[in-house]
Amino acid sequence: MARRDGALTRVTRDARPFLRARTGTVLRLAGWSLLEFVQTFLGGFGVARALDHGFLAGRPLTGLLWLAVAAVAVLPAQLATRGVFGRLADLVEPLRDGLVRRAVSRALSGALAHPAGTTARSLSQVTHQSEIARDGWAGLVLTLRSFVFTVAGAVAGLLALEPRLLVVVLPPLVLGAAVFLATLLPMAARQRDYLTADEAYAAHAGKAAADLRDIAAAGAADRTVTESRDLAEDQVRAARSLARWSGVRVVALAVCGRFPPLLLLLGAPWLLRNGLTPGALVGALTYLTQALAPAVQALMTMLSTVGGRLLVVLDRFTDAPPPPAEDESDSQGPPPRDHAPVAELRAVTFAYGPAAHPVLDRLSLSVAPGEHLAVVGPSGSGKSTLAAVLAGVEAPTGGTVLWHGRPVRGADATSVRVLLPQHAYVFTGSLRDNLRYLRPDASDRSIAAMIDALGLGPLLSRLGSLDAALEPDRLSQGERQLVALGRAYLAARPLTILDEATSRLDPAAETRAERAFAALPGALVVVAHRLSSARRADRILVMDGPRTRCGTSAELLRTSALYRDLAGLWEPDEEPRRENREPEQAPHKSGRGNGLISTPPPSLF
Ligand SMILES: Nc1ncnc2c1ncn2[C@@H]1O[C@H](COP(=O)(O)OP(=O)(O)OP(=O)(O)O)[C@@H](O)[C@H]1O
Repeated sequence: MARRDGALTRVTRDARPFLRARTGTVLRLAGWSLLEFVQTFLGGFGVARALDHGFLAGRPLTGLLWLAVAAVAVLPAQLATRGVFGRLADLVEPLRDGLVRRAVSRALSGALAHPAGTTARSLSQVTHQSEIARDGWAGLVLTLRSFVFTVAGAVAGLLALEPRLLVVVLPPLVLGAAVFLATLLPMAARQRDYLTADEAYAAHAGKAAADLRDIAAAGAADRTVTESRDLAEDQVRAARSLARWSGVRVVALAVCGRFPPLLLLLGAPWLLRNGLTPGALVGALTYLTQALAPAVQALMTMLSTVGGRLLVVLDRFTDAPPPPAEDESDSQGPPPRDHAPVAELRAVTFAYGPAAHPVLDRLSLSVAPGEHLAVVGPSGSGKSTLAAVLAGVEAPTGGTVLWHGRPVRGADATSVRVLLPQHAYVFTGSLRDNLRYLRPDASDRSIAAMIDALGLGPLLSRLGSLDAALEPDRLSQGERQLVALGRAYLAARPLTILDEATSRLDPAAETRAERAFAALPGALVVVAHRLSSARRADRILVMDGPRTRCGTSAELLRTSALYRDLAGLWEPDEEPRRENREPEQAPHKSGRGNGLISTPPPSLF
């Protein structure tokens, strides 16, 4: 709902300066529309006078004259139509031009950041959506203007005939209009939900059709069918909800358009007894049936069809720049601009105070896109510090940290990396809210894929559903870590840093989670606390002060005494691969550590 309110707020915020700059045009439109006011006023007033002062008073000529006045008033109103359309162009075409300009400039800047993601949407905005906006806006202006001046003419006529008429007429009119206005935001939200569900289903169906062979080969038919069914059900739910609100709107329409004449007829005896003339009664009925009801009907029909669409389309123009296509955004996050490393440290030094011994000392390191790097080392060797510096949380005291080849900027942080510490942050709310914390637009489909990939199924079953309330105190540490991992997985930034973020998972769960992250296109840096975790990485960084080394497990067994020690400490639990060992440099056995390890196996590093 907040998002829908946001849509209306954004659209009205952008509309205000647009209209302010065209005050003259709006006033000219209003000037022409005054003729419509006059027509409406004379329509009912002429009929009332024709009866009271003419036919019922035995003066048929006077009656005919008043009827002629009411009829002739139609002519200037027709003239007004011409003038209105002339001014309308001044109000409508600039909107279209502005939207096209906005779509084009967004497409150009978007093409730099998301070369594949913006084309289809931009094209649709420049052509189809801007036309919808223009037609919708023109319809809205025409109908709204006509409604305002017709209602004003009718109300002025009723007042002129007999002010007490308003006591009967106004309540249903106001009530119906209020109910109708109350449906505006929910209807726009439901309309948007429906569009989104429709797009999601269409995208899934298209992808499934293209991948039929792969689906069959991988035995994923059942899963694909389930996904399709879920998406179709989403769509049905959205359509039902939209239909329910449409029902409310029909009731509002009936109250607004049909009740006033009905109440007038019911109240006629009382009004006539209290001095209302027969002519005024017929005049009032003329206003209600010939002017008010059609105007209300036209406005409501217009708002319920074009209005909702207009709001949705305009919101897409005023919305934040488009995300990449769903598959891409759900799995990749913002792609790097070039082939530069995702993150790079150049001779980075870091100390926690001016007089403190540096934790990082002229350390250089680069993390390539898609790379999986493990960081190991004894307690206190600076692994978490490195993670924080790499993530831009801590600024180096010397050297440079680069993201995508550019110096780190705080503004880029959320789009470039996600850093998960050992202590997982879980808040009271639904499981869905917790999981979507870093990516509020994550679809249920991508959440389901994440649950499958990371093994959150048992937790989901225990909680019952994604919407189940999640109480942090009732989760085990491992479950909290799984939720945080799920969140990071959905965020899928170009760089994911797990700082012992799987420490409370059992080895199998940890393996599954790390493999899932490694399969994402982004780079993965894991501060490892198990050797198995380190050995899954493409490269391992061994934090060892000035002797810090980086390489594959096999290389490090040759070049890093510390790594050999660390590997040896694990041996009872996790035998290093034979091919990685040099016979003459066999690792130490358990219990023969060099004193650097603060925590004995199996807690490991
Ligand atoms: N906020 C801080 N203020 C001062 N010193 C700190 C701070 N955080 C860490 N240190 C010190 O910096 C050094 C490196 O700490 P860091 O937490 O990065 O090591 P680590 O390898 O991650 O350790 P562990 O494996 O125990 O988490 C340690 O000597 C630690 O005491």
